[in-house]
Amino acid sequence: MKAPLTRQSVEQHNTEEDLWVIVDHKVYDLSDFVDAHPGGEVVLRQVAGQDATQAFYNLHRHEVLQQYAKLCIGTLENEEPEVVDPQPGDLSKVPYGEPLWLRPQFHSPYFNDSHRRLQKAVRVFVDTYVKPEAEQKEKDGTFISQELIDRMAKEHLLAARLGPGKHLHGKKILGVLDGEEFDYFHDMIVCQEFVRPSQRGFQDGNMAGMMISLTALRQWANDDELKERISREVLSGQKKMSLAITEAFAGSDVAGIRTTAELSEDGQHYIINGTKKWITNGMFSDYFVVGCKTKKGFSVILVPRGEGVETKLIKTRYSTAAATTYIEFNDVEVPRNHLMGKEDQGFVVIMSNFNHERWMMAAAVTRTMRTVTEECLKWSHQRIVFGKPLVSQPVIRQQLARLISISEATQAWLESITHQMNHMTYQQQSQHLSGPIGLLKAFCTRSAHEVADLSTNIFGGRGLTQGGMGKVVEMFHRGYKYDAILGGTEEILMDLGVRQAMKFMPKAML
Ligand code: HEM
Repeated sequence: MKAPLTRQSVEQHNTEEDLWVIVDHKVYDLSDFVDAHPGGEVVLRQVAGQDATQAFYNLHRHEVLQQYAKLCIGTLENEEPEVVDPQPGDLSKVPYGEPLWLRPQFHSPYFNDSHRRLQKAVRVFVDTYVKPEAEQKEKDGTFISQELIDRMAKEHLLAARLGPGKHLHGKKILGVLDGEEFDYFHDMIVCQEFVRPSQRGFQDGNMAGMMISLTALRQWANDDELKERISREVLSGQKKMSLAITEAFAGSDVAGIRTTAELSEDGQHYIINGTKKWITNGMFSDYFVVGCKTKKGFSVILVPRGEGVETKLIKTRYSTAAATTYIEFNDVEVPRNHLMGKEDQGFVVIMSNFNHERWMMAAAVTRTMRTVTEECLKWSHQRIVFGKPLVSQPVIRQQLARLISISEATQAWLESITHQMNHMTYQQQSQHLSGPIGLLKAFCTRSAHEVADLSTNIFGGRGLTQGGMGKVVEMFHRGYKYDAILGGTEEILMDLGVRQAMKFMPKAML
């Protein structure tokens, strides 16, 4: 029988070949690990045979211990580990680490049992399958695996990510929710859970292109057979799809695009010529929903990958896992039934998509700001500076207060708008919500600017380091501008919000 582990017995293991330490009442045999320790050998020798809990948490994320669990040789006799060891699906125990509706002490008028069931199931799925792949792909820059796509398709998560609608009918999402029940709060939950791994490039690489292009096709395709076939192929994960509107010549100014679609002489085909830039998922897409200039205006056409379509990877600030693409269309022939909506009236096709896309982006960045806030709370609680936890400095508490307030305020506004979406027809949403959603997204990303700034100051050098303690903060600082630019820039959206309000101003002078 092995002798029990005690603090006295651990003390003996402090020689060149034999090095044990205690972290959170558990004993780690680091004898063979010292040479491989990323922080070096010296620091470990300094704490050989001792309780290194405080030193460890001052420098490492808890997940390091999970990764190196095999170094643990047991728990000290008559002692219990105190540190929370999060498991897949767990809710955060950090105050403000979860939105209010998920905190056991609080109440919300918006969420019922079906929302809680789905949240739990999606979190287990994301923690188990999405997070490990997201971390790997963000680093190596390769694209999402077919294995993960197949898994999401099987659980109807690809379909769920388009939002509520007929495409979900008859499907049981993750085995816990009938597609008919799926509302915009379920939609918000899926969106917010999927961004929790905080890997911004992979987040977009994970089918963001499909989310904004298949919705448009489903609403505007003129040919039902085409619509159903492509929906089947994409939602089963066999084919991939993206939205191709922006060009080097035109970003927010959609009217400036130069890609042309001309009818062939026999009137049976469109011939497409031009380029597209910043197309998310373009590298691995089989279909592109393309904005083109036609005779008297702007039209939207579905273009399959084929002869004359060429894609090149663009390197941007985040990982190439997003598959951001430059596309060239060179005399690409597409059957006429691939036109979406009416010819020359493509603006309405593009605009109709924007509300949902912008609302999703607001939901995503709101959730990520909360994760950053949680990281700052954890760090300032465990980091010792000038002999005291960082949080004992009043200036840090001021910064934390600001971060918490932003997380709570943006989530509350998001939920209030989501409630409107659940109770408005599509027409009412277009009329009354495009302004508020534009303002919400712009407010979230302006707030993100502040969150990136404050959190980096709290983390210091670690907030500038990829990997290690500050990795979430560093990634957020690198990635938050994507939310500010994609789907409509802050300036355009704030302007839209005020212009829409002006439409409803009473005529009388006030
Ligand atoms: C079970 C024991 C330990 C394991 C498995 C471990 C593992 C690691 C790993 C993976 C890193 C890379 C950075 C990161 O991912 O956070 C690291 C960095 C580091 N470790 Fe450890 N470590 C252990 C104990 C300790 C102890 C007890 C000390 C100090 C007394 C220490 C000091 C450091 C330092 C100074 C760094 C560099 C941190 C930085 O660059 O910010 N480690 N360690």
